[in-house]
Amino acid sequence: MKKRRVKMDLKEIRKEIDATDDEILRLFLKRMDLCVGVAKYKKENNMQVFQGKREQEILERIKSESPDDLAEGAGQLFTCIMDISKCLQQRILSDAPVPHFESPKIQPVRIACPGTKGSNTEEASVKLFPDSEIDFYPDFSDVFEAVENGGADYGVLPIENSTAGDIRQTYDLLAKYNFYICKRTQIKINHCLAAKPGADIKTIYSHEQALKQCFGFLKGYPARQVPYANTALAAEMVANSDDNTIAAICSERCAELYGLETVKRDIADNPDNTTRFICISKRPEVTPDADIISICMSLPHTTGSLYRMLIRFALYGLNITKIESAPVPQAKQDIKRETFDVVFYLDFEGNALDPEVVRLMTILEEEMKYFKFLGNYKHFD
Ligand SMILES: C=C(O[C@@H]1C=C(C(=O)O)C=C[C@H]1O)C(=O)O
Repeated sequence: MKKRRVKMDLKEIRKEIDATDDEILRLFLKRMDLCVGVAKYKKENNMQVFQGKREQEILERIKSESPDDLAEGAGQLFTCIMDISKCLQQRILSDAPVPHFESPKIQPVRIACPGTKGSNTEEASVKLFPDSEIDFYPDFSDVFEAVENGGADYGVLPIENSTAGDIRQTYDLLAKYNFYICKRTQIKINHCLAAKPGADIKTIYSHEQALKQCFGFLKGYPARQVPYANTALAAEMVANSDDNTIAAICSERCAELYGLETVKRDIADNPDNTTRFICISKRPEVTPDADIISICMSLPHTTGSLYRMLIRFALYGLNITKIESAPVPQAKQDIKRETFDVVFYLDFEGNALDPEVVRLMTILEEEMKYFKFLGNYKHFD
């Protein structure tokens, strides 16, 4: 008998919840209608959608009028309502001019590549630009310099590895030079330990990423590890040296190229060890079939700022495929270190010529202290 009464009570309460929801929905729609009016005013008066001061006032009032245990929740609810409202307003305001991007240069082009012949980046460059001329440069920053001063049309560099994560130097240089990503590919990296025949290995040279990717193997190997600029340069150095105690970690193709012997093959911890490579250009180049967008931004150190940024993507129906945070590179002087010490790197699916994407990026640009479009490109398998 008692059980039945509780059931009835719940039914009653839920009925009232439904009626309340109907009312909330009616008021929500009414509020959005009012926001459409605000958007029309802003369009006529050339105002931007985001008005931080007004939002702050609304949130303070809402929180002060809520009981303590619900103040934060009420604040979040109204933050979300205002985000939806801005998304709606942006659609009304933007005739936002769809940005103009340059078209890709006609092949054959000159490619700048770090390291030397036999590197993994060379392999990626050939995959991205089959008929082009490849010039090698000692360092990642030399590749950027070559593109900057017109010595090369594009540069190719590693950006991300499935074992070791992001290659920070590439991201930092992208920011420093204000360059863009215009193509991407990936290749499976098969590391091997390579040395001259009969070597008594005491020291192993390789790029620090390669050393990281072979951590498990190296832990059990009694040799000193020395970071080197590039895997292929390390192999070349070992091949040209008279020292019989040194070895390199590089690809088997590279070992063969420099006449080294494969002491041990497949030494990467992850058998599917894969590295992604990007093509960088001075100007953004976007083709209609480009479907990955990379951006970076910094968020204020306030509760919920990451959540607020992410909800924008959901509201615009855009799928985030990667999010990473990293310390602010020294090179970005436009970020105040005291307040903004972390940058978020995001990839999402979309084309920068799509008006919805333009709207999302406009609102992020308005609201974030720092925002940069890093490129819109296609991945080549
Ligand atoms: C509605 C406006 O536009 C934006 C959305 C707000 C809201 O939904 O209340 C508040 C401030 C603006 O960021 C406005 O400017 O009043």
